[in-house]
Amino acid sequence: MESLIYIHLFNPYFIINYSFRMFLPAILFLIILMLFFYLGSRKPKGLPPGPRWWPILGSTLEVIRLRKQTGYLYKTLSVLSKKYGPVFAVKIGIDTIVFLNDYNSIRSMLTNEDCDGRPTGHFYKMRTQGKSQGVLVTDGRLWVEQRRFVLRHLREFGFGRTTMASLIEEEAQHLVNHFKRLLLSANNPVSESRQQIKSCSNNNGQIYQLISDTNINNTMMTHEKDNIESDTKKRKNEGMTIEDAYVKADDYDEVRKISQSSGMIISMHDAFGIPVLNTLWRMMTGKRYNPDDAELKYLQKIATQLLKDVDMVGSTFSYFPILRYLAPEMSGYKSFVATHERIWRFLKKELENHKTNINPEKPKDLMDAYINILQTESYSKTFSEQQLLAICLDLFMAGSETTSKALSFGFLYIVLNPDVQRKAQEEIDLIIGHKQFPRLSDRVRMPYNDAIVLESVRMFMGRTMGIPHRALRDTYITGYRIPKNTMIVPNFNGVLMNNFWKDPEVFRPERFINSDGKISIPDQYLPFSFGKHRCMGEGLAKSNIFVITTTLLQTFRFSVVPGDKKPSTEIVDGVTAGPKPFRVLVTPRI
Ligand code: HEM
Repeated sequence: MESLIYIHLFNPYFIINYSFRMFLPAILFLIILMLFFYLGSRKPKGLPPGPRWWPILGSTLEVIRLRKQTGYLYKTLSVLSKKYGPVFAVKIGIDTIVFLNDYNSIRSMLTNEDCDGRPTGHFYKMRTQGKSQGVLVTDGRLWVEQRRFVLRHLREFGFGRTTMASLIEEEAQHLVNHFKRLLLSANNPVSESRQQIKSCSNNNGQIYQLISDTNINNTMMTHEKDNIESDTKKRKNEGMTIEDAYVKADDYDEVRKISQSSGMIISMHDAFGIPVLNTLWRMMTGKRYNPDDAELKYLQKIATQLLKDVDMVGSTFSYFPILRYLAPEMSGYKSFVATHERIWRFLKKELENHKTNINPEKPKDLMDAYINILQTESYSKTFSEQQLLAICLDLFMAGSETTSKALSFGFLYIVLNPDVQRKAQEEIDLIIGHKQFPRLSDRVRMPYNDAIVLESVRMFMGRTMGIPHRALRDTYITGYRIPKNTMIVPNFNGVLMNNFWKDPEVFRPERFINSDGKISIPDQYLPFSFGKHRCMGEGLAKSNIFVITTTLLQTFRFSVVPGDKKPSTEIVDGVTAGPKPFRVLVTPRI
């Protein structure tokens, strides 16, 4: 028996057979893995060209390399588009993304119903409590019904009718009054200014003030001058902080020169957050905030955080879902979830307030109007409290950053182009004068200022991606096959900043004015997109930009701070593009 076993053990057939059986699962696993790698790196037939796909990573490394080299996502896409053509495909982790970089392909996609889907991955659902909800990244029946509700509500609130117009006008006037108060306190005694500066330094450095020497006695002035000089020296050694922002101008003489002109220096890139947020918030919840309201600051903080860990196309943990478990913090997943929980709680509290205080006869905002629907007997199943919260989140995300960044771009270029400012103010003086504030209804008579709105939005969206669409079924865009579920993203840089505009980098409102002096908008101008998903807030955004711009330009002059370099036209990349932080000198005109 023993010898039999011995013979069997050393029998080569036995050895092969035994080893094969033992390793079979591992071999099968390896084959499946290799097949998975092979299939993952093979491009579907007919797909647009693009960088090579590697197993698991897809084209990630190439995109990262170019983004590092160019500094911006839109420039990365432009480089790839020069190499592969206006329509190209990349694979980032699990997502196949087709980028469209010219007018023909973007138009072809936006007019093709097969491309009316929105991405469905876990990442998008996580924003809204694990379900596809809201209006920003939804499709199908839910999106159709909810979009209809939001558009009707926005129309009923105005978009051209008095209520919306007066809401916007009021917010613009609040902003002017806020600037005036700051100017006034900038010309008050030093001690007061000091106090203001201290409080401003806690306000995210939004407003910087200069110290005026009017009404200030000499001892105080000398003392203050010493302080400023020592502050300036300190700053040169230690680098600048928000706290000493009021002496940011490089030398003290310049500061004195400016202060004599009773002006103030304002950090302009973030001056518009409050009026824009207030218009949206009043529309949704009927509430408005003062600039130093704690709740407003909380809301702003969440808004900034919401957009920090993602870009328009997704985030590290959406491309590589396994990172949610392996590196929840590093991939941004943890903070993404926590921020969404926070805003959800904030909105829920507002909903409970509304449910308690609603007068069904007189709905005063979007929440009231929605709650009324939920109290009818036969409302559609797509309506729910959760869906209402998701709509608020979406409007908040889609409407606040976009409008305020377009305004920041506008004012950046207005400061860089005194001629544009002069022409805008001439038109304001002629049509409105100085006795009343500009109104939305003045827009039809003010083509130059209207053109400034269009040009500001072009400068903004010319560096920003559109919201991703999704192919609902296999389809074609300019001859390329786009498989079902592919993400499709318009890169507006290819239409808004291309040679069609002749001098795309120049801020030239005249390009939108025809020989009759009327506004004329070419087809290529599509920063709000078109087709079924066209931006719902186009009217609101344009109205806000027009009223805020004209109201500020009527009262103040904006210029480069003497002694400062001209503000840079470079941008800060993010979900949406924004100008680099810049400050301007504001002086009263009237
Ligand atoms: C300068 C300001 C703005 C710009 C440039 C802008 C641009 C856009 C773009 C390009 C889209 C994507 C459309 C598509 O996928 O084809 C969009 C969608 C959207 N925008 Fe805006 N937007 C602005 C302001 C606003 C405001 C103020 C609101 C809120 C009232 C808003 C609400 C929305 C919503 C809800 C969608 C999703 C529409 C849908 O999928 O049906 N936007 N916007």
